Amino acid sequence: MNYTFNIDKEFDLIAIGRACIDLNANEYNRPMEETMTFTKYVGGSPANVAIGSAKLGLKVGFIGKLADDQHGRFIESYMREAGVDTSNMIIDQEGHKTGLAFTEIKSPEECSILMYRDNVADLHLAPSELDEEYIKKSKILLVSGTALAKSPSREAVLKAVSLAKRNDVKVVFELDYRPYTWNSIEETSVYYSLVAEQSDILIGTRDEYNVMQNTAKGTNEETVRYLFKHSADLVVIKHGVEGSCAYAKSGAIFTAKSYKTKVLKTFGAGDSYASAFLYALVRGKGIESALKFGSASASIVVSKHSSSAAMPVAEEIEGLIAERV
Ligand SMILES: Nc1ncnc2c1ncn2[C@@H]1O[C@H](COP(=O)(O)OP(=O)(O)O)[C@@H](O)[C@H]1O
Ligand SMILES: O=C(O)C[C@@H](O)[C@H](O)C(=O)COP(=O)(O)O
Repeated sequence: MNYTFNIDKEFDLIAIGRACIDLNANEYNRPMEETMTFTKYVGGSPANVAIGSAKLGLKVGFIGKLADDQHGRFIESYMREAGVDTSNMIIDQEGHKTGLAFTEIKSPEECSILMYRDNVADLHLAPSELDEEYIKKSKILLVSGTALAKSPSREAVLKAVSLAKRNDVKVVFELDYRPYTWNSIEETSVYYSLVAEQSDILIGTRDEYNVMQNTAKGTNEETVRYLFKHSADLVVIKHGVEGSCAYAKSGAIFTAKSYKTKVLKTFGAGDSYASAFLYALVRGKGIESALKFGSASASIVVSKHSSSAAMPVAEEIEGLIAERV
């Protein structure tokens, strides 16, 4: 089953949200207290998705706010060189900082992230800094849930969603729930629901949909029943190593298994999944195939050290899918 986009748009995907720094532990299988060195990469979920999609060959843009410092300049030049259009990345003028994510790899199954996100530039993107003419040019506006955590970024995202909707741009909501940026689950649920009800496609884990629904134990059936009453016509629910499924409004359900690999760390799975899933969908490969692309890309990235720098090219994904039929 295919999903259709407005083919007259210049950009395939424009992401909105944070572009930050990941500092990934070089010493594995130990707690961060004992980690002495880290490697720097560009990070932040929507930036990772943008880089992954660009590497696959989509025409990608990014809307966000960067610190006016060495880290901000590193992020902008890395993303530009990765093929992402950075013309709508605003440079902060008020001294806000770049978000940092230190990663801990205690074991392949036990990874965690320590975030430094006080006063970060990305959450200071203001509604007045959006350009409707830019958003209008894209098939997809990819919204990261974390950008809804604080004002003025919250209002900027809500405005971007309404600009997308009035310009025939599909809204894709990546729930991307990071508890440390929110005051409470109640607060998250309010803003997640607001955007979810306006989104065409949603991508999240079972736990993230539970946060959206402010419930401890939601079911996929309840989630899609709620979302299909609103704008959604495709809902992707990820279940970690168990795989993922996509529910179409027509009633069709597609499932995909994960691709077994030698896992180095678990983070990066969701972002690589989203970038390859959307790539396949935009290229008209169909929903079932898009789930395989997402799963294969995630399998490649969890076996490598970084999230952004490890994003695969299409041939690697196709090779893995062909090898495992
Ligand atoms: N250990 C793993 N090995 C191989 N693939 C994995 C593994 N963990 C996750 N994946 C793949 O990545 C996808 C997204 O992972 P998941 O953990 O559900 O999302 P997130 O990273 O957003 O929490 C899964 O549907 C699966 O295909
Ligand atoms: O999103 C962040 O701020 C951190 C990411 O850059 C990091 O690479 C990561 O956690 C990715 O994990 P995922 O969202 O599970 O793909």
